[in-house]
Amino acid sequence: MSYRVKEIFYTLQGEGARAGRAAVFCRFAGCNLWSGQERHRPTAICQFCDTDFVGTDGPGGGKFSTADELAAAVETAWAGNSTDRRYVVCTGGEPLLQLDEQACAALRERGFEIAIETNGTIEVPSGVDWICVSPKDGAALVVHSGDELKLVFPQAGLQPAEVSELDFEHFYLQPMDGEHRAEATEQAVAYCLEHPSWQLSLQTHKLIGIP
Ligand SMILES: C[S@@+](CC[C@H](N)C(=O)[O-])C[C@H]1O[C@@H](n2cnc3c(N)ncnc32)[C@H](O)[C@@H]1O
Ligand SMILES: Nc1nc2[nH]cc(C(=O)O)c2c(=O)[nH]1
Ligand code: SF4
Ligand SMILES: [Mg+2]
Repeated sequence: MSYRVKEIFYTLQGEGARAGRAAVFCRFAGCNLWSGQERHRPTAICQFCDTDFVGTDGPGGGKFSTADELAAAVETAWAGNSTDRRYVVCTGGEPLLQLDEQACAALRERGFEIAIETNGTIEVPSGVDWICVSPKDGAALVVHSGDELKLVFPQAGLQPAEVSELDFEHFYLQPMDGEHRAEATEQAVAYCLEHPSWQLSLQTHKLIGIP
């Protein structure tokens, strides 16, 4: 298996239960819910995406012909001490179009704990330590369990109650960024106040201006 990666960078996880933790982000190219091209956004299944995941031209990005080459590139981006808890967040685009058992094994061999950010439409291979599922209105969910469920809110056709009984440790509402972020944030706060099993996830990296 070869891998197409948009960018690989070292930063703090900005979202969810592990916000604040140092991590290498490995952003895989491509998604099954949007082409990534602006002209296709109005007809895409997922229309609110905040990310450029097209191509392999970002910092640290490229085409890696083996799992070990991919893991080596992730290791190169790790800027913490080698004795520290190494952590990689596999995201995209949709990482599960490409992340397989071999890639997980190669990352683990280099000492990485592995997290994924996924839209939940593709099965998760074994070897992933932390599963964050972010369901999308109109996209059938196949991943019904994991560590955190992070719902971008509001989504007209997908209410929190429709996913609140799934088998996750943490339930987060993340205000939809874009034109209406302020209203989305107000609504998310109100929902969490009324439904304490849900917690607020802010995109803290955007608030402080880091990647
Ligand atoms: C760019 S996605 C990549 C991973 C995967 N495709 C997914 O959707 O979970 C990373 C995270 O950003 C969230 N996200 C994308 N666009 C957003 C937006 N406009 N506002 C808030 N969160 C957003 C996604 O729901 C997901 O939790
Ligand atoms: N700092 C930071 N945290 C993140 N958490 C999830 C992200 C993503 O795009 O998947 C992301 C990201 O792009 N940057
Ligand atoms: S599923 Fe994830 S990567 Fe794909 S378009 Fe939606 S938010 Fe972006
Ligand atoms: Mg992001």
